Amino acid sequence: MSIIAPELVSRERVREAGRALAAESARFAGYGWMRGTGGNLSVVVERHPLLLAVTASGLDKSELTERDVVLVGEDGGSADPGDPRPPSAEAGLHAHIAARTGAEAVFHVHAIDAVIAGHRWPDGVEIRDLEMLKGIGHPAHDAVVRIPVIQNHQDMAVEAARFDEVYRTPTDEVPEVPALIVAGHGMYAWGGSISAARRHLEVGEWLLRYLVDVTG
Ligand SMILES: CSC[C@@H](O)[C@@H](O)C(=O)COP(=O)(O)O
Ligand SMILES: [Zn+2]
Repeated sequence: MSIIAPELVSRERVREAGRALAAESARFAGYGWMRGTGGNLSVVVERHPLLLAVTASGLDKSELTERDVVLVGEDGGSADPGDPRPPSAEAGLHAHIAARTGAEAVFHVHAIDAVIAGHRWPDGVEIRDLEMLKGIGHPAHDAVVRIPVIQNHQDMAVEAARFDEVYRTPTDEVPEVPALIVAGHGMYAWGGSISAARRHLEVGEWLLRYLVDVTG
């Protein structure tokens, strides 16, 4: 379990995060990306120490309310002793991605195209010459963008280590790829705000859907 630190963030801040994530969740569920309780969303509410509001585990993601988030620390464990609900089983990877990339929001969905793409290209999905690449911060032409694929694991510490093996820190020349496929499972996308994470998720899924369809 994480260090207990609910006094570092107000209840209203957590409630506000819950409201925002419930709205995003309803949107993605409407796309069919969060069926059968699949998927989870988080937003950073404090950076030092790292605290995230993450969706509670096992809920139908199409009908979340502002109360359906749990405060977690950098290891993904609950940071609020007053809240008996378990955080998302995948909160540990959310926290790791937020810490490693500096993202303010991390979104995970079970979009079927991501699963098919991970199966078809287990060494990473290469994309080029598409206007929509600009939506994840890359030029439309003259570059190959690779969305990395890691193997699925139930232990988030293992998945975090696998993330570190494939994540490339952005440079002045090469922008970040703000998305990840977990084979046989789904995808993650993140960004510097909720709207950026949403854009990266929606554009990333569009790119994967295009590739899956055009090569199918
Ligand atoms: C069909 S739900 C599968 C879960 O194990 C998991 O992958 C998931 O995305 C949702 O888990 P949760 O703990 O509700 O956040
Ligand atoms: Zn999942």
